[in-house]
Amino acid sequence: KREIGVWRYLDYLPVKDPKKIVTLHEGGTPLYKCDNLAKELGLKELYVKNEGANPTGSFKDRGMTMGVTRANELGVNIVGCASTGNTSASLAAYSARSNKKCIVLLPSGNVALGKLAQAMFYGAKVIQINGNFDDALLMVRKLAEEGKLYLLNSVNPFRLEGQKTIGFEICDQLNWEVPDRVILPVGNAGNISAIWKGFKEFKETGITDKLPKMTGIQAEGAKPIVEAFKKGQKTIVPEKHPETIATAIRIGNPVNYPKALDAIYSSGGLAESVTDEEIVEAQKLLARKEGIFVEPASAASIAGLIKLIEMDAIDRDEKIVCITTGHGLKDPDAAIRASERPIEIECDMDVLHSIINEE
Ligand SMILES: Cc1ncc(COP(=O)(O)O)c(/C=C/C(=O)C(=O)O)c1O
Repeated sequence: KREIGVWRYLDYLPVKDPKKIVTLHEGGTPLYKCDNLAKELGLKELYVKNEGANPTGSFKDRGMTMGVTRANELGVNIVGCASTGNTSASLAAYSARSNKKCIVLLPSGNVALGKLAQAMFYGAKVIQINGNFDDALLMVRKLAEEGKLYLLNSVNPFRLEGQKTIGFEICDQLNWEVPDRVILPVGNAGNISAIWKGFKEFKETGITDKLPKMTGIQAEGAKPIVEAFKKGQKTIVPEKHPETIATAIRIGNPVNYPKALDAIYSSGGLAESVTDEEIVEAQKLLARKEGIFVEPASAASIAGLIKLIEMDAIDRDEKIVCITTGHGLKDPDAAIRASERPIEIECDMDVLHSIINEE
């Protein structure tokens, strides 16, 4: 039996030459049973799948191990992407590992510190665009059409092939059971599409016998998919000026919206939005109840769960998996902004005793 991780599922992945696989041992992330949080929310069975535990700290590593392996098979030397941060961090790492040049386009002023540090430090050519993610994606797609680079945004189907292993792994870790509902944040909408594909493939090949309700959560200021869902539509109206502190999902024109809406409709799932305040509260609750530190966009899945319970939109007896998509260290500024300031004293034991005795 192969060790747990993306390549445990090699037989379900479109690899022509396994010798060309580029890996940082991604996947195999913890599926935590969260009984404290479940009790707090009045739920029977709640799990958190922490994708922040991947090599570069987000679920993107699953897509990149597959996508950069494909680039290897094609003999490509230059790869690129537009990114809100995590895609660029991951592509920079996997391209370094396979001696490829990497070009990343980032929306200047809206990329969390940890992600920018990663893209720079792994040696990518980092270009900041005076525009948003959607503008950057249009530009990098033009470079790909001109043959200047191999595009590894989630328009590239090999990215989704790698990310579908999140669905496989959840079943694997639940002893081949399928949760009633999977809740995750949605930005460009590749991940919700990929994970749905994974669950469908396991069912179609007889490994499992049911499918979860796919539930996508967006930020109040960047929710084109939620708006389409609430009108029962299959097309979206792009948000021209997406705004949220959850910069990872500050996306107004999600390229994968058709697949994402199909996943939500066909699974009998839901789409809901949450405010920045609800995201920060959920981010704190998860850290202080379960010891799991995630970046703001990731906490949208927990904030969405809380909101859906309050709306009586889900059954408290459901077996629920919330996917937290990126590590809290990615956005240290957001974490410090949301916390009480540290106490600062001189090296004086009396002062220290007076503080401790207050506790
Ligand atoms: C932490 C985190 N949580 C959720 C999402 C949304 O996933 P998709 O709905 O598949 O886009 C992202 C996406 C990030 C980028 O799109 C990028 O890095 O360019 C993320 O980094």
